[in-house]
Amino acid sequence: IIIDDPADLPLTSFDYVIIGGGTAGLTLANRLTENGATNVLVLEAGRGNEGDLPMPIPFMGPILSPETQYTWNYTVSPQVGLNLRTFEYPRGRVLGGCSSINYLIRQFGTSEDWDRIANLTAEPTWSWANMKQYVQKYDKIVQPLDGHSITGEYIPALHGFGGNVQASLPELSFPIDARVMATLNQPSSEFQYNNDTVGGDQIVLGVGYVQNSSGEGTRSSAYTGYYLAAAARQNFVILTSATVLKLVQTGTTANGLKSFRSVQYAHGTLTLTVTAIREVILSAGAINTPQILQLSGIGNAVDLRKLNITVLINNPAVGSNLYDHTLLPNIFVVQDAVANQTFDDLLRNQAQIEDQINLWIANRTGLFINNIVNHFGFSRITLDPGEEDPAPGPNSPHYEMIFANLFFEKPGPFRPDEGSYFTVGTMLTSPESTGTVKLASADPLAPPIIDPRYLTEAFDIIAMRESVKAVLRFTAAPAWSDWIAGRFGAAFQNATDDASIDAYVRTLTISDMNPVGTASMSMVDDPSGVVGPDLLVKGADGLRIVDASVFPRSPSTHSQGLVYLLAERTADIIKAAQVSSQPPTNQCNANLLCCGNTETANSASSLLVLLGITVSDGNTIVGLSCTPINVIGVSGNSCTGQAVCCATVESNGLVAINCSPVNLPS
Ligand SMILES: Cc1cc2nc3c(=O)[nH]c(=O)nc-3n(C[C@H](O)[C@H](O)[C@H](O)COP(=O)(O)OP(=O)(O)OC[C@H]3O[C@@H](n4cnc5c(N)ncnc54)[C@H](O)[C@@H]3O)c2cc1C
Repeated sequence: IIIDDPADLPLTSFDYVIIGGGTAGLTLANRLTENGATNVLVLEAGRGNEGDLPMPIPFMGPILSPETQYTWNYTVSPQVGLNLRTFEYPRGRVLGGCSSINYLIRQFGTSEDWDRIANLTAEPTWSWANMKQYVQKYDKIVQPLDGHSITGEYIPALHGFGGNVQASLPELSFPIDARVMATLNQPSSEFQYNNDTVGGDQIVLGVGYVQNSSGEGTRSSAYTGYYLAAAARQNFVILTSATVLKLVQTGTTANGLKSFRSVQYAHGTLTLTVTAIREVILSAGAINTPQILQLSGIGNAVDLRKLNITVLINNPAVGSNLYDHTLLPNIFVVQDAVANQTFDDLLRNQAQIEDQINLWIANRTGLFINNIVNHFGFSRITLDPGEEDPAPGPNSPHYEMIFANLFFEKPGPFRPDEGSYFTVGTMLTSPESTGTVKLASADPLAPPIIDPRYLTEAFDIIAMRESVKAVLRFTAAPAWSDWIAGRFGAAFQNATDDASIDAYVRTLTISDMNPVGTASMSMVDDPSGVVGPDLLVKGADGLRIVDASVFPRSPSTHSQGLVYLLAERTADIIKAAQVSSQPPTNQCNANLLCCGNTETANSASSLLVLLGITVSDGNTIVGLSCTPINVIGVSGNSCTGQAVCCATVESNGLVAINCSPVNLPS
């Protein structure tokens, strides 16, 4: 159920509180609420998206950002590798998160991407051999609306057909499709056709058909695939317009871990707190997750102290290790004779846009059932002998090319007032440069400082340079001779040798919006990194991170598919932990109970977390509850231990924890 008023929340504490109703958050919430006795609350800063028309229309993906009602409206700090330019940095702020506003391309990562995670964390279950089972839970290939045969456009054995998120090959063909294929088919072409670019067991190198997270002409997101599919579950609760301000420490375990089972959030003018019985799970994405950690006193002590934030866990890895893909739009002017075959004129004409929207609404026909691209490809540069490879292995790409039948310079509707264009975007998919996400101030509502430090490593500028040369070779094929009139813009026109290509790259490169790594996974005892292989936060108790921020390196493909697979796998990790952690036996009375605990409160006004509360409906133990309580004084009580609380088991089987003022024996 989706609630927009905290007063309507059915409980005051939930088994799991998930921060962020995005790609990972909703996937996880769906899986955890498969058990009707598990209550999950998702706190989402953005709004619900039902009925918001542009969002489900695949062709309109690029106008859902950068600065719209669905985004966080961030910018990157001046980039030293990009002539000190700054630019918009879209992140989804709506149910479904980025999966509701992204450009739909979906891949699983290469097998080498996953195997590298397994190696870096010394945890074999992150390897592709284990992860590929989750494709069946996530992926659901559907036939294109134009009814064309997709035989040869993909390999069925690599996919799922019964999972939660729909995926489709192009719904219709574009005027440039035949030219792309002709380029691949010309004798001795260096560019080879790849009949499936999804990754995993299949090498992604080569050029193939884009696969989209859409089906029957409609976007498929974490919201449609994982929330709507489970919307009837009363134990799956989402509170929208709830911006998490920080995590609150609720105690310290016997072995010195700091417990964080309370979350402070803003809703309108209210500041409220909610409690997790089992875990708080951060799924706020690669920018907001490290922001929330730092606001909560978990981060680099030196940085936090400068902002007068009390340091609870000193971990300089929080907010560091930011990897992102870069995007360079290589734009060509199209010849007059074929100018009407690009989409630029249509997209300048509001009446024609509305006609297309109406076709989409009426019966899912017209151009807008499709993504803006149909083909893309992946390639590698030649490394010097002994040079370290930033890609995870020899079958993973360094850069990507993507072919768009229109003008695309940056997210949004922007295009020149006249002319027709063909854009080949090139992306660095194995970046070596890393940057940071840091707090600008202690104000939780202030945007963080996002500094990806794009192209600050030599490999990255070389790979981008080579990607431009590859585009020039690709478009020099005969298939483009009656299509391309020339290059658009002085910077591209002047890019004739290595130095001028580098200058062009630094002048126009922006983000491809795949940030990862800012709360990265590492081995259990490795002090670097933020979470262990089980995604629990190091030094903390009751706090897990499940989103793009935990990837220790940049995936070498588009990122959303990896986030879904990560969340599916983590749901299994959490479920296994539930089974292995048996609630302690306790002398509880029917319907009303009290509890013992292992914590001590230091002062009469401190927060105390009760560990080991057992909630019972008589003889059956139905849950282990931990809840923060306010210690206000001392008086007698019939419970043993240092603190007590009361809980009721309601007739519907849900557990409500009512923390009345608690009394400590002196
Ligand atoms: C414009 C754009 C285009 C993209 N195109 C593609 C593409 O074509 N293919 C691809 O594979 N990937 C693409 N990506 C990237 C991909 O979508 C993301 O990597 C992935 O969806 C991230 O998932 P996540 O769960 O980590 O975060 P998100 O999906 O961003 O979820 C985070 C959620 O947390 C919420 N949140 C954040 N802070 C708070 C807070 N303080 N309180 C409460 N809630 C909070 C957010 O509002 C959001 O809903 C694109 C991204 C963007 C922005």
